[in-house]
Order: sequence, then C-alpha cells, then structure tokens
Amino acid sequence: MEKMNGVNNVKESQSKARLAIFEIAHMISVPMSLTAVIKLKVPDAIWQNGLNIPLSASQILTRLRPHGGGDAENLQRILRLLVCYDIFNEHLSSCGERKYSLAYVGKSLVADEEGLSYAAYILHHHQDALMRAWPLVGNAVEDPTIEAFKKANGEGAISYYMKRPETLDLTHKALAGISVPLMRDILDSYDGFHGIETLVDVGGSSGVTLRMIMQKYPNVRTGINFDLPDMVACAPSIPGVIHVGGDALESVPHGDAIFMKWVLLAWTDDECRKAMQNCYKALPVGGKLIACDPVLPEHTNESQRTKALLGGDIFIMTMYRTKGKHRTEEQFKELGISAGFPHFRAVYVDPYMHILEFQK
Ligand SMILES: C[S@@+](CC[C@H](N)C(=O)[O-])C[C@H]1O[C@@H](n2cnc3c(N)ncnc32)[C@H](O)[C@@H]1O
Repeated sequence: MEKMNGVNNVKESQSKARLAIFEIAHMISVPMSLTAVIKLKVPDAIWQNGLNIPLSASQILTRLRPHGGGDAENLQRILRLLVCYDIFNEHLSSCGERKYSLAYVGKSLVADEEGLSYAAYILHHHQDALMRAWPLVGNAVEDPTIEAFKKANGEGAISYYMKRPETLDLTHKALAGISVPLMRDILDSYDGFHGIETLVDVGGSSGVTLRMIMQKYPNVRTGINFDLPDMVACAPSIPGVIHVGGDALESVPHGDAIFMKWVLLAWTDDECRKAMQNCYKALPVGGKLIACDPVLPEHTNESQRTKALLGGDIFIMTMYRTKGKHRTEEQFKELGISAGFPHFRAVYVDPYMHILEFQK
C-alpha cells in the first residue's frame, strides 16, 4: 500500500512538472501574441471611444479589414490565450459563440487623451534588435564584459536607439507611456517636493516628468532636465525647464534637490556610486537626492510583483548592462552610505518602483 502511494506521488509530481514545463516552454506565446494584437490594432478596434462592446473575432476582423481578408479563427486563438492574462474578457454565449471585450490590462493598451498607453512599451520590448539578443542570455554568465544586445547588434542599446529616429521615437513613447501614469501616482502619494526652488532631473529624457512636478509644485521655479546630449537635443521646449546635456558619471548640475527616476538600474554599483557622489557634490547640506527605481524583495516568492521585478532584472542584464541590476532597499541604502549620504528613507509609491530618498 505504502509502495503504491509512493508510486502515485511520483506520478503526480511528474505530471505536475510536465504541466509546468509546458507552461514555461509556451510562455513566449504570450508576449508574442500581445505584440501581434497591438500591431493589428485589436484593442482600438474593440474600444471604439469606450464602448468596449463584446465582439466576435470575425466582427473584430471586419473592423480591422473592412474590405475583407484575414483569418478569424486564428485571431480567436490569440484572443483566447490573452484572456488568461486579463488582456481580454471572454463572453461565451449559450450557442457557443465567443466574443471579446477589453479587460483591465487590455484597456491600458488604448491611447489616452495625451496619446499615451502601455502599448509602446510592449512594442519596444519586442522589436527585432531586442529579440536578436534574447537567445544570448547565458552570455552574461560566460562573459559579463559584453551585453547580449551588443553582441547581437554590434553596439550598445542606447547608441543603437539614438542612430535610428523611429526606434528613438518608440523609446520616448514607451518611456512616457509608463512614466506619466506612474508619476501621477507618485505625485498623489509623495510630498517631498515642497520647499524646492531648483530641481534637477537626472536622466529626465524629454522633460515630461519635470513638467508634471512643476505643475503640481509651483514652488519649483526652475527645472533642469539633465540627460545625455543626444537625448536632450530632441527634447521639446517646456516653460521653466532648461535642458542640459551631459554625463551624470562626470558631473551633475547644482540644485536644491535632485530627482532621478528609472536610471540607477542601468548602472553597475561603481557607476551608481559615482553618479550619486556627483549628486552629493551638487546638493546643499540637507538637500535630497530623490531616486525612484525598481526595488527587489529580499525573499524570492511566486508573487506577480516578484516575477515582474526578477524578469525586469534579466531584461536589464541582457539589453543594457550585464552588471546593471534591480536592487533591494538594503542595497540602495548601502550605495547611498558609500556615496556619502548619511540619511536614507524608502517611500512606497508603487509595487514595482519605490521612492528612495538620500539626504545630505
Ligand atoms: C529608463 S530612462 C528613464 C527616463 C525618465 N527618467 C523616466 O523615468 O521616464 C533612463 C534615462 O537615463 C538617461 N541616461 C543614461 N545614462 C546617462 C548618463 N550617463 N547621464 C545622464 N543621463 C543618462 C537615458 O538617456 C534615459 O533618458
């Protein structure tokens, strides 16, 4: 009897493992199918100014291709998979017809009144140059001196984007699509911008973040948007914002406070320390470096948050810097101390990114 139970347990764990392997091996179908529906413009076809009326795959196809063509059955296969990831809701009629509306994640793929959505982030992640790098993930173990992206494309990701106007445009849209809603949440829950007159945004990209901070905090009279020269060269003009090109690893403009969002992750520990030391030099006594970066949990678990953060860590390792990384709160605190900041505080603003305040 005991032997039988043992055999059954082995069989059960083998079939569980087999199912898990099938799920993992087929996981790539998810981002690829999502990229496909975005390229096909399915979310907009269903959304139709917020009507979001459930449609069958052939009705969606008629909206996408009024003159006919396309394979509705194959579209339905893609839609069904994405129902499992809250992109679409499935409405099954009593006669077995399946219709689809946008679920909460799918709605985030439709452009808002500012033309922003999360769709560009998905398209950016799955463009050809990045896809060429993915088979080389293990390269970071064998040879951490060269990024998989560089090996696959002959140059680093940032210089690759800079040389291609369409890719750079997609990069700006991808960053703004994530950054603007996140920044709204930060401004709702974090009040650390009071009393600041001159604020420097290190790695501020287009300057959109500074514009949002200055709209909410009129005490910030001067915003200095500091980024790599090629990046600020194409930044739009924003009242009160001065665009300054430079390299934070060399020096940072002076200000009452410094903001630095989504930048530290792409640097090695030594580079973070260097940039933070430059921030320290640029601040008055009592001044704050207000960083905002992904924060890894100490304990590894199966939560969506942990999976998203650890997945993002491998993305950084593969695409940007083999030794750039997502860090824990403790690792940020240690970096701050080593750069000279005696005070540290973490403020929870979002499950993925936290505010990390370093005070001089
Ligand atoms: C992931 S983006 C974040 C942009 C923006 N802060 C946001 O949250 O949307 C990182 C930014 O850091 C900038 N950057 C990278 N290396 C830099 C450096 N050495 N000095 C200044 N900016 C840098 C990049 O050009 C890019 O705009």
